Amino acid sequence: MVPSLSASFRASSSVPLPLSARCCKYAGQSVRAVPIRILWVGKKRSRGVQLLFDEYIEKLKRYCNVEDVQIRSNPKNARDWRAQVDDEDNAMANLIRSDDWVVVLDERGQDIRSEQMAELLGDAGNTGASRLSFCIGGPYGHGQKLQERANISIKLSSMVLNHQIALLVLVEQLYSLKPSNVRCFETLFAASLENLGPSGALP
Ligand SMILES: C[S@@+](CC[C@H](N)C(=O)[O-])C[C@H]1O[C@@H](n2cnc3c(N)ncnc32)[C@H](O)[C@@H]1O
Repeated sequence: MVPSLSASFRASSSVPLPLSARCCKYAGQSVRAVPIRILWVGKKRSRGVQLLFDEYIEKLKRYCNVEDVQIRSNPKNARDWRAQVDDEDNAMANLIRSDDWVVVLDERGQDIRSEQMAELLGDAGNTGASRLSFCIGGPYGHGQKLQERANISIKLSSMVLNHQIALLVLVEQLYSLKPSNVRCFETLFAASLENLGPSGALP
């Protein structure tokens, strides 16, 4: 089992930080880019979503290995939604190894900034995890097994997103952070940080 996250990582806040505080702890350091898997519960993706997803994955693959794992929604055609959640939960949990670093995406999860997402990528590489598995649930969300197994649960927004949109937001963030290159976080984000006011808020 991989260890849990550092205390500093847990101290997430939605209050904008001053520019000086907006940095990633791996700035200037090399980090090991662990292979990324995206576990996604759903049926067929819309053509537009698949096109955009493929575009990001192609670019992301220059920086790390990425695997797209689709889990069929309601695999046993359960009539009751709780049974559906359990079936999807079991299917996803069966694909997780003990040395995976598991990131569950959930609108009730921790509110993290991009800097912390970069740190998450670096932490996973430094804790001996062999893979980084991002898990996106089905129409009724994640079941108990996944929630208990998660190394961290993060939100992408305070609003509930359609799972296809959550998938796109995730791959866009991963590509922006370029996992093998998180040490360059400040450079990557320099342009967007320059657009922020001194308090870190948009002018
Ligand atoms: C339609 S949502 C499921 C919502 C469901 N009501 C629940 O209780 O989780 C499908 C999946 O998309 C992902 N998702 C949706 N909104 C999200 C958000 N704001 N942040 C992170 N993940 C989100 C989650 O993985 C979720 O399980």
